[in-house]
Amino acid sequence: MLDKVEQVTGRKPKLGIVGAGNIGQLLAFQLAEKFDVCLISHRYSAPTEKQMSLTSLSQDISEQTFKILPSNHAAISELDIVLVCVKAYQVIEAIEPLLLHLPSHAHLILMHNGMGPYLSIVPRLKVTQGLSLATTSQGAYRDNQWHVTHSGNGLTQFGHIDGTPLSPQAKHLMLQSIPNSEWVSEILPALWQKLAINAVINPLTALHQCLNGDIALPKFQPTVQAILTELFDVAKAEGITLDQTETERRVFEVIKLTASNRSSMQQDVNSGRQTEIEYINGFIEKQAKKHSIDCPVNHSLCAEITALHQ
Ligand SMILES: NC(=O)C1=CN([C@@H]2O[C@H](COP(=O)(O)OP(=O)(O)OC[C@H]3O[C@@H](n4cnc5c(N)ncnc54)[C@H](OP(=O)(O)O)[C@@H]3O)[C@@H](O)[C@H]2O)C=CC1
Ligand SMILES: CC(C)(CO)C(=O)C(=O)O
Repeated sequence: MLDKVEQVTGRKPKLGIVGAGNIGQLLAFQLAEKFDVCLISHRYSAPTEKQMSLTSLSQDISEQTFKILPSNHAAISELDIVLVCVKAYQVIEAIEPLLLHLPSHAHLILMHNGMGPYLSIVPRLKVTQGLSLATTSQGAYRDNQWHVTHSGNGLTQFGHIDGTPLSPQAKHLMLQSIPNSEWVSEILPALWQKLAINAVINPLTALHQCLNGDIALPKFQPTVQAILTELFDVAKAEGITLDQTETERRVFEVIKLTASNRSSMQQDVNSGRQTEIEYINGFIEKQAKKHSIDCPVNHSLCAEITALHQ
């Protein structure tokens, strides 16, 4: 469908980014050359425009003005692609007001840490719409609302999950726009691998108030192994084929590559914000229950982080 749109009209595909936060603003800059990009925010009741700036990895600063639409605006019905860049616990509420207005050819892409929200979106899609999932290890932060700094160039992976697949043309434009990105034939194993990384690093760094690199210390190894063993058992029961050696290697690689970072969960805990624990260790626990598998370590990490927030 998108192929036809472009061939017939010669126009750029219209892409709405839900969530004008760190990742949403970074991707707006990356995608703006190939797509007609707008941001969708729940903070506005009328369309507006904002001048935003980006400090790139090479420290260059660029500026661009982006349209921001309220979540229920009529122009949503013209979007070809909707890229959702909110926290896992915000996904459902963020998509809800759009679902009624999206055109029948619209393709949704969810990009967040943790897993789970897609399961309740799949049944709500119109038959001709499509859903892809994505995970990014790019880094981005803001020191003010409309200035984003690109802090890391990690891998971004996309993959189809349900409904009509994204057209080859749109995929191509997406991969051309986002550095170090790929479209994988099976996205769920890639998401479970990222889940393993976050399930190990995020709660331990938040509870022990340490840097990501400290998780390689010997004192953490029994817990790291227990988190991973439980995750591998649950993934297997879910029919997900994970290369366990490679997943463990990747967890320790990320610990090393991000050694001096404070994880997003530690930052959330320290700022009194809600964390994504329910969609990380909590997701493992929830899936384990479905298969009557015990996962005491993921359960207690989830309970401890939740108690900190409460
Ligand atoms: N930042 C990073 O470097 C990385 C982040 N990630 C993951 O990416 C995801 C997004 O993270 P990040 O960009 O940092 O988070 P942010 O909190 O910076 O961005 C989320 C944005 O979504 C907005 N939002 C919340 N609810 C709604 C809604 N109902 N409708 C529209 N917009 C809404 C928020 O607005 P408001 O705050 O005004 O409510 C905020 O601007 C998370 O899952 C994170 O774990 C993954 C890798 C790296
Ligand atoms: C990869 C990692 C652990 C980097 O800090 C992350 O995704 C996070 O902090 O949420």
